[in-house]
Amino acid sequence: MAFQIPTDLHPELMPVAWLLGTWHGNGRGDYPTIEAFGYEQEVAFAHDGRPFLHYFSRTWITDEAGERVRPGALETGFLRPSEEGRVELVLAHPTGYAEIWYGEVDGARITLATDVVARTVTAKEYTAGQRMYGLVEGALMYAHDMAAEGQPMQSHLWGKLERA
Ligand code: HEM
Repeated sequence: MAFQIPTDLHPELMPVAWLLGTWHGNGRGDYPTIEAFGYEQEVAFAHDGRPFLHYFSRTWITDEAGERVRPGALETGFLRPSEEGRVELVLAHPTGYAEIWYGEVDGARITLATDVVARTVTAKEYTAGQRMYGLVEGALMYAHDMAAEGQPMQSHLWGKLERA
């Protein structure tokens, strides 16, 4: 069934309404300090009538055949449209990070960068991130760059999700 904008959606969420719903797909990841890997991902963007989206992403590391090997990264948070074309994002990770992001919405494309990354004493040295999300022919495509473990900002993840 085609995606329909919920009738009780807060007007401030209109620019990001295209994210709403559950998405499923696959991605690839890499970084200079680790082995490249593939993963399966499920993402949900939900609303309750108030002017924020609840975001939840879960992943599974996959083998060459695309079969799940083990649970991978999880993250959850809140996407908060602010003034015209701007968004704020608050994210938390089980790997010991809490982040504040700011970004811009340009049609069916969102670009975001971290303003603050806080980490627990035992977390790996991840210091900054950049993300781009875009709706391309009905698919949610994204790329995620990071600066971590002494490396400059560069690609860690890229994925493609279809409406579930
Ligand atoms: C789709 C989501 C993600 C997947 C599937 C994923 C997967 C991986 C994998 C497989 C590794 C190699 C080490 C390991 O097995 O744990 C890794 C390392 C790492 N990831 Fe991710 N990751 C994801 C998202 C993130 C996010 C959102 C962050 C930052 C908040 C992040 C930060 C890191 C860091 C700092 C390392 C360590 C690099 C090193 O040890 O040199 N990852 N990731």
